[in-house]
Amino acid sequence: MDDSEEIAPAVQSILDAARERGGGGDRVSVTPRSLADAFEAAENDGRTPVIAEIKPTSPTAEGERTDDPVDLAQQMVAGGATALSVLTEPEHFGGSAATLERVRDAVDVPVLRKDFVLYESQLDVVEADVVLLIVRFLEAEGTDDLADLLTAARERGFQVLVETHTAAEVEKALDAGADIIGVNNRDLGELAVDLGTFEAVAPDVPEGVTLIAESGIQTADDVLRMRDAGADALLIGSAIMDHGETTDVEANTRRLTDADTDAIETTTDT
Ligand SMILES: O=P(O)(O)OC[C@@H](O)[C@@H](O)c1c[nH]c2ccccc12
Repeated sequence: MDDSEEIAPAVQSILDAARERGGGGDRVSVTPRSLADAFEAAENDGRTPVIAEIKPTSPTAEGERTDDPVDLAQQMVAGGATALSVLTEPEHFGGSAATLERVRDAVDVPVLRKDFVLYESQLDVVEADVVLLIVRFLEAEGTDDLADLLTAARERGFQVLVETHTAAEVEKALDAGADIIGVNNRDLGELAVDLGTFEAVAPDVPEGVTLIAESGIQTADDVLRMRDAGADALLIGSAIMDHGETTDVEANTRRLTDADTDAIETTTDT
């Protein structure tokens, strides 16, 4: 990928910052909380598997939430979140490794480290149950190879969510050995969100791969739409965080984790 083209300026700036950020120190070794088990437990419990994202701000958000991330995490879990995602990118998303560490200590659900990992050493920053690798960013000149990073992450104990946006990227993820694939409805080139992206790309992901719909999911209807298209789980940030407002994060989460059950009740009622 020529990353001077086709990528939104805000995303280019994120990528430039990621290139500059060093790695951690000692090699991380983690005993992860199983994402697959958490999804299964949620399903058995009648909850839609939702990964709720703690994102104090973002290039596309209005405003910033300054609440204690641990409070937010606890409200999300109380609202039925199956797992949490914590942004650790400091410059554009207001995240930090320390925040992730505090959140992971405070809850017992799996925690995804959401960052822009380009080199193996950047895996050695903080223990998390899952790390994100973004196919598109790993095509940029001078970054580590996706398959190598996937192996390096697994050797440290991490589960790996590989993020895609197109059928071609899904193929690359599969070739690299991904077993958890996310399809991002947000185009990192334009930052526009289209839930049709997941619907178009999902059929290319084989059974047996855990499939996650990411971004732009706002309402219970959106949840059902993504579930109908094959999503095993959903990654939801803004609709839960509600940037700039002080609404009820637990209620925001519950509305989305109850989407499948509410739909069944509505069907039986009528
Ligand atoms: O806030 P949303 O639209 O619910 O999206 C959450 C998450 O999918 C989004 O933060 C995200 C997914 N992949 C990314 C890659 C970079 C930055 C952000 C993201």
